[in-house]
Amino acid sequence: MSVAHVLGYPRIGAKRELKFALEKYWRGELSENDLQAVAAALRKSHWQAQKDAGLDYVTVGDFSFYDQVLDTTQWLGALPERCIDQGSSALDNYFRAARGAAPTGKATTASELTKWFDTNYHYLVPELHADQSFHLQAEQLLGQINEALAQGHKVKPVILGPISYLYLAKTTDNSDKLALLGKLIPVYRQLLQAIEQTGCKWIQIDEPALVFELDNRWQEAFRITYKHLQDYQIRILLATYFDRVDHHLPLLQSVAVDGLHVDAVRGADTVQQIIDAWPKERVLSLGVIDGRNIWRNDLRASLQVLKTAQQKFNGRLWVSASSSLQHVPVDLTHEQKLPSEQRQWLAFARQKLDEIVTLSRALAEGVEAVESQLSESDQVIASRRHSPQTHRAAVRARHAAVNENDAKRHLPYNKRAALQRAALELPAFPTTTIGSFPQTPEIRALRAGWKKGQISEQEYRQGIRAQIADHIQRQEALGLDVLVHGEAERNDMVEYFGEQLEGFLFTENGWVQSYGSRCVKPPVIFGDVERKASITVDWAVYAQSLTEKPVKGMLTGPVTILCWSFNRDDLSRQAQCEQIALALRDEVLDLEKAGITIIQIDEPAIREGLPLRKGEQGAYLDWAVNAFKLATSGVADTTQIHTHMCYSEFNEIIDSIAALDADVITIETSRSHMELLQAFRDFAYPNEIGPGVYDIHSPVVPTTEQIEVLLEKALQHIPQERLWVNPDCGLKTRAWPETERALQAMVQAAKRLRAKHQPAAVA
Ligand SMILES: Nc1nc2c(c(=O)[nH]1)N[C@@H](CNc1ccc(C(=O)N[C@@H](CCC(=O)N[C@@H](CCC(=O)N[C@@H](CCC(=O)O)C(=O)O)C(=O)O)C(=O)O)cc1)CN2
Ligand code: MET
Ligand SMILES: [Zn+2]
Repeated sequence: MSVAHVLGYPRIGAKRELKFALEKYWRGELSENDLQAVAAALRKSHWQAQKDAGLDYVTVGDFSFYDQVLDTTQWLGALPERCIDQGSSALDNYFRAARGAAPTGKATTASELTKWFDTNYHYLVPELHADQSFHLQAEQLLGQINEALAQGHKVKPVILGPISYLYLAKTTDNSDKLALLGKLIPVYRQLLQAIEQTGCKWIQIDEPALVFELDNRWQEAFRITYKHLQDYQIRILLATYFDRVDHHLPLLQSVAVDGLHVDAVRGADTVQQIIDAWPKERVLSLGVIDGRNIWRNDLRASLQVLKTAQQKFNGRLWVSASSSLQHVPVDLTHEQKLPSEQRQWLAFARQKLDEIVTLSRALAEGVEAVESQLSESDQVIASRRHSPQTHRAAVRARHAAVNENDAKRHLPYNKRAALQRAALELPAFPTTTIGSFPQTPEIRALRAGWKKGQISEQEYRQGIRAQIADHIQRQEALGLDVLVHGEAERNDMVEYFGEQLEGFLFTENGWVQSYGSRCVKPPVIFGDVERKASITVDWAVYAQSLTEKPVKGMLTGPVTILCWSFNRDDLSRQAQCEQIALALRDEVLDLEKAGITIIQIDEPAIREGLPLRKGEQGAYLDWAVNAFKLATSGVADTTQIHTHMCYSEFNEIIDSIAALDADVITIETSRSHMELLQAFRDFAYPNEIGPGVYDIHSPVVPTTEQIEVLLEKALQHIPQERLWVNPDCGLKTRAWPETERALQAMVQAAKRLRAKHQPAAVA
């Protein structure tokens, strides 16, 4: 017998039921009861899917209305005080921390949103302080456990562990996070006790922070914590994921947990070492099915690994996916338009459940019991390996011929800046936006109609042109200095390029949660990447034809396209990224040729692609920076290259950001109140910067005064001739009324700054 289980299942729903219910609730169109009913129905169906597939446990606690880290903050009774409005429900307090506003209660600033490890999922950063108190408020989690038990399931609850929770938190007073451990542990103990009373035999405690090289203090904290959590009957499965953990083996062995889960995909090279070292009387859970990618598993190869482990662990070997399945789409059965050859190469969350069960059955009953599944797996693995669709000779040849001059601008920044200043004639503190404007229901309906064949391509293009004209007009009226076309033609900044480039597959329903109710459909890189025809030039040229002001060309960068797609596993990430960079290089040059003088190449994912382990980071940063430069360096020195980044901790990669040598970077800093700029100053960042002056992920509209204060703060770090004024990200998730009010405030703040700091310029 070997146990089949998952660390977590997608919660958003195969048809994004949770997204639509949440957004209705926030708009005041759905009651809390009805929202709770949608949530309960989703949980029920997800547990049933796990049971139907034949898993031995259903995982409970992976559901969330917004984010699992925020859920942890809530059951720890540690929501920021400003979010708690006595007159409003617990759920609305929670939503205020997530997004600043909720149907009841007074709006406030939301908590900071940042990347969850190296994924495109975002979590809400816990805001703690030295005299923080914690008190157990786990009614929601306990309720869900009882709900699953009542449905007849064998339940394994999951919670985020105290070490990872603290590791991912920040203290608002700069006090020592670890000093809070003593207050945190008792609450975790109370929770374990409460869960034990529900009758559960196992609890999964996630400690993904163990993939980092923790210093001695953190290691000691880990040891102490788990010493205090061992007093209960309930058994602890300590789950690590997203990378190898061999560097912490002695530490892991030193704590009295009953089981350990490791990522056997990212940590494949270290699995044998783990098998050898982990005590045989404890459980070992091997995540052999990839929780981060959509390729069908090579079941025979996985079985090989599992069998080695089985010799030692027997029934104490558990089979799982490498990480929670929340990072892959829900169900391949909803994909009807994929080419059949390629469709059979894929497995989404639901299909991965079957793969896990097949492997565990092979261990329990022998390979004969699952021979048909194994031979089907052999066949699809071979089909993908030998497909002529994946290899393009011209792409390979061009890639091989790249040389280092291809990734260099001609003149250094200061010389380019002088030329650009003369050519562009922008005012001091130039105002701009990040690219997208509200993706209104009208735009979505237009695209949906075109995709369903209800309107013609020509009608669709006409409709998008009307949107562009409207966007230009609104920007002129607002008095912005550098305009954008608004990205109405893009369903998403990565998927759109995936649809236009050769070598990509895209799905109809392959949704993955990005944050809260927001989802993405990552395209799939399956073959060599090539650009058939220009992608954005017509739209940009049309927009520029409507105004005297410069319109920024708008592209997504090679690293971001790589990071926000599912990648092939038969070619290095570096090579995939460089192929994309060469395709984009052609697009950049076509834009320039068409008269576009400012081109923005967004790289919001550059930090996210950073390997979690320090030793591997340098090599990544080198090729990532190089790919950006390969895409952007073909232009004349008078052409101004912008880039944009958001929702990550950029401090530690500031030198690589500078090495991109973009003329202007617009960057998210508003939710962290410009904390980031210190790093730009300390590093003496040489080029121009537009620190985001308001948070576009919250519906709350900033005032001119608030923006002015932030800009004054920015001026302490950035010389005024290099300071731009812009929101902190694109505006596609916002509605027009709040967008226009916010941009009005922003333009007003820029004017006040000009008057204050450059009186001559306003005369
Ligand atoms: N890939 C990616 N990652 C990213 C970002 C990003 O922009 N892209 N931004 C950062 C933050 N993340 C974000 C992720 C998603 C969204 C977002 O707005 N997503 C949209 C979906 C965008 C999309 O693909 N829209 C499609 C499909 C629209 C849709 O839902 N259509 C309806 C039908 C509409 C109708 O009939 O009227 C449906 O399918 O049900 C389109 O425009 O064509 C959403 O969840 O609502 C925003 C920010 C970091 N990571
Ligand atoms: C997540 S970064 C978004 C950049 C893109 N140009 C936009 O404005 O939406
Ligand atoms: Zn952004």
